[in-house]
Amino acid sequence: MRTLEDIQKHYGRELARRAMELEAVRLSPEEPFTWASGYRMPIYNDNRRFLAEASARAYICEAFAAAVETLGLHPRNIAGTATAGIPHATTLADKLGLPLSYVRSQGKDHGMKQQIEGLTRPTYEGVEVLLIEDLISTGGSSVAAVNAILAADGRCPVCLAIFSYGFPASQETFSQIRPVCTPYSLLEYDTLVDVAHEAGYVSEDGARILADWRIDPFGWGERHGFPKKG
Ligand SMILES: O=P(O)(O)OC[C@H]1O[C@H](OP(=O)(O)OP(=O)(O)O)[C@H](O)[C@@H]1O
Ligand SMILES: O=C(O)c1cc(=O)[nH]c(=O)[nH]1
Repeated sequence: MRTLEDIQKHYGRELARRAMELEAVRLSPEEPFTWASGYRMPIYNDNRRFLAEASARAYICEAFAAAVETLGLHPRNIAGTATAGIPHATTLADKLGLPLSYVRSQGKDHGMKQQIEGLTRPTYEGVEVLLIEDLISTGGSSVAAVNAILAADGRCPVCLAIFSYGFPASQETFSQIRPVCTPYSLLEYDTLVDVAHEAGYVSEDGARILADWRIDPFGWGERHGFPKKG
């Protein structure tokens, strides 16, 4: 496949269909979910459900490998974000025959106090690292992981995710990283919602909630009496 758009068209829609089958996408406007960023949101995409099916894991691995080829990447280490990026980083590292590492949200406060696990030397020693994330919403978790990789002397030009909400806020967060790290995802929110509509997965009420939420996702909770936590 020649472009990332080709990959998203080929793999993204199928991943969205599988997410519906696995009931990975939930709406709960009455009792909103709390996201990693603390925002209360009416939607949650639980990509961890993909882990339940060997064929879904293999499909995601194939899609990531296709993205690596299309983007012309030559990573020497595959890093997963803890926790949900780790299984997919593992299958990809196995497929590519590369070392695997993973990045905790912060260093341990005991043991060897590591934030990055899986290195046999103190740093990445300047090699190209490909970061694998399961989901990007604000981008805060991925960017923290990229910064940890950079601090450990890794180069990290790309972060690949299964799913992204495509918020401008995440682009903004990523744009602050130097050297540049570009996020790409196999599936984006608009495709997920298109497929959900086609499959009759979203009720009329659900569609209204999603449309209202999409106008101002980070103000939605406050407007409905659910302020940000933390
Ligand atoms: O883009 P962000 O706003 O940072 O949100 C996305 C992050 O949130 C989820 O992780 P979570 O913190 O729930 O932990 P987990 O990976 O252990 O499930 C998800 O797996 C991403 O890492
Ligand atoms: O931002 C998050 O924490 C988040 C959102 C979402 O839809 N799914 C998820 O696993 N995390």
